[in-house]
Amino acid sequence: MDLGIDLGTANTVVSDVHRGIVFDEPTMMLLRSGGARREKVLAVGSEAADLLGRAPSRFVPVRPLHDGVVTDLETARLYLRLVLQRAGRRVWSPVRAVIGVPVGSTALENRALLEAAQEAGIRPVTALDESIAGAVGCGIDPLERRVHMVVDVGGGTAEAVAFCFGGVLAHRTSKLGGDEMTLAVSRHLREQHQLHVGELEAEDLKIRSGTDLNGSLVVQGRDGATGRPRLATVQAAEVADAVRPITDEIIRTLAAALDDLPPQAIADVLSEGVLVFGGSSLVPGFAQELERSLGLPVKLAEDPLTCVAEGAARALRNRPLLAAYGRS
Ligand SMILES: Nc1ncnc2c1ncn2[C@@H]1O[C@H](COP(=O)(O)OP(=O)(O)OP(=O)(O)O)[C@@H](O)[C@H]1O
Repeated sequence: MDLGIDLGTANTVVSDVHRGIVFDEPTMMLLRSGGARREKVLAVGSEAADLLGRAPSRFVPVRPLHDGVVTDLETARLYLRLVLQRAGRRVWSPVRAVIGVPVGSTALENRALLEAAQEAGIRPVTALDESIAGAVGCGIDPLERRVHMVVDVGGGTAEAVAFCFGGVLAHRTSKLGGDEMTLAVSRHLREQHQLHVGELEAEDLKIRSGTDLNGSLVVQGRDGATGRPRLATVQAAEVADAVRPITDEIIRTLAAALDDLPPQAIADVLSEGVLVFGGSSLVPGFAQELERSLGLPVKLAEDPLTCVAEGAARALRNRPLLAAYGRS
């Protein structure tokens, strides 16, 4: 199997060179505390996310990545093995892959990810900046003699990267992403509506609020005073206001990448536009605010949630690209 893997903080997407997207689910496992390692896994991906907040307390939800990087080798290895199985890997069949990594990740963090992947049976495996992979997935050639700039806003991190002719010219990373936006929505409900909601409800409300900005939405949670289940009606505009400080902060951090670019590079980006992807780029008004702040045209990727995995799969067949940008 030849795979492109976007192992994100929030979602894992796997693209097979021949079959297209073969796995696209939350980056999550549900483990049973104690017991042998194999018996420990109760669910992975969407099944684990569905059980979040429902499973008995001896089942522990585990997110294998934090801020886009591996923090525990054993968990990452176990998770990758399960993902490969779900992606249709037959026992002992060889797997080659390119895996996306944040541009701001350290050599040690990349080493951890590559080791976990090798121990999960992926050989050879190459790490590639998610921004470069996403650009390739959107049809950009990062080896061109033109400067391109992309912005990737995910669950755990956001980054802006400018690159040209095989090298990165400038980048900025924000440790804020969709997860903090979801937390801001929970906080707003608790403080303004005295309603406690789970992570999934808060995320669902955040996403639903984007479909009708003038509408009102019903959300279910626990009353802050009595602890009893209760419904509340929330205006979409309130949700947008709760999320805005996070998006403003992300944009402020990422816009600083422009300070490192020479004038000719800015001219290239001005004519091409800044490409934006990642799930949190779908927050209503994000692209417009980014455009205003950068003073450059911004275009949203056609497949903002899957272009990194698709680009990573394409990169697998592009030796010059991996030689220039790959991190083995
Ligand atoms: N329509 C939407 N509106 C707002 N947010 C959205 C929407 N769809 C997805 N998201 C958010 O996008 C985030 C996930 O995006 P993505 O899958 O690109 O991140 P990731 O690659 O897992 O994370 P990272 O790149 O930080 O490691 C989640 O926080 C999710 O709530």
